[in-house]
Amino acid sequence: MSGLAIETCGLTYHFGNQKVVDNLSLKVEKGSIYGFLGPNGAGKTTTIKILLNLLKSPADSVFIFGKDISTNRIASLKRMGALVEQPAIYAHLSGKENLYNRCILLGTPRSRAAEMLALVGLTEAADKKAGKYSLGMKQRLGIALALLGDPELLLLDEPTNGLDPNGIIEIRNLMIELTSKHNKTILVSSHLLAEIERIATHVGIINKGQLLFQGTINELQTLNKPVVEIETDAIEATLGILAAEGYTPEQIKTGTIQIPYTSKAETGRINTVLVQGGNTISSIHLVRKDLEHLFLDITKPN
Ligand SMILES: Nc1ncnc2c1ncn2[C@@H]1O[C@H](COP(=O)(O)OP(=O)(O)OP(=O)(O)O)[C@@H](O)[C@H]1O
Repeated sequence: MSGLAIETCGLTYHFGNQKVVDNLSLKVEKGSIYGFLGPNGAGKTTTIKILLNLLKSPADSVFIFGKDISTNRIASLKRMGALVEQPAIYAHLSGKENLYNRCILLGTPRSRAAEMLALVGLTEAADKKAGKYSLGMKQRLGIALALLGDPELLLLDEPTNGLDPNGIIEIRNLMIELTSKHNKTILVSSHLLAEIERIATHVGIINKGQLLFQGTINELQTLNKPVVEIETDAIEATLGILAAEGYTPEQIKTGTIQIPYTSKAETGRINTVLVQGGNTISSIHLVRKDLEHLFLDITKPN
């Protein structure tokens, strides 16, 4: 990876009196899958619209591949493809016809339509009316439309929202293929930490318009250390054994203790020690923090 596909400096946006994006400085490396993570209403869609120059404020400072979008609007937009909210699809036209229409608008050869249908796995459904597509197929058609002009950078706003598990896996695999085989850079927004952790190389976490964390997936995982959760009625005895084993157990609620996770083998060993100590363990399992708890950790003063 070299250079930045997106850089913003102090991005700020208001809807009336509400500050929706607050001093946001994003850095998206070329070739990365940048997971743009935040709860509903955090300001993700608004930020993506600013990146696409669909919304503007006087404080905007957006660089696409190193060029200021305000002075290089057309050239910058040509290098970007986007899927924001619902894909703009004509329901009465087939998938292929939807792509042909866009080819005419872009002045792209029609042959590109078949290529894009193949890339997103819609070749067999090419002649079916897009209105009859499943939600996942519509999202994939939306991505095919965004890819028609061969942009280097894709902005995908919650592309897996509302999809069933299969649909989610298909979109996930498509994003991985687009970066690994087709050299795209992807910024993908989501409100689901687990979803982003599976595919992203880099992550930006936003809440109430502010960037709380930005870094590589490894840096996020260092922050988001998993724990082993143990459920037992014999709390005192279990705490005693774990402390004797060198752990710093934490009782998080009645009957539930957490210790830092190290490995599967170590979790098994702890289970054996506890059971051999005469304790009934009703559950022992790995737990990862959800977004809400991660926010608490990030914002907690050191
Ligand atoms: N056109 C608008 N007019 C007024 N307020 C708006 C408008 N669009 C968004 N907002 C408000 O701006 C805030 C951020 O919205 P935004 O859609 O950017 O968040 P988001 O992180 O994308 O959330 P979601 O996942 O729910 O789409 C919300 O409080 C929302 O109500």
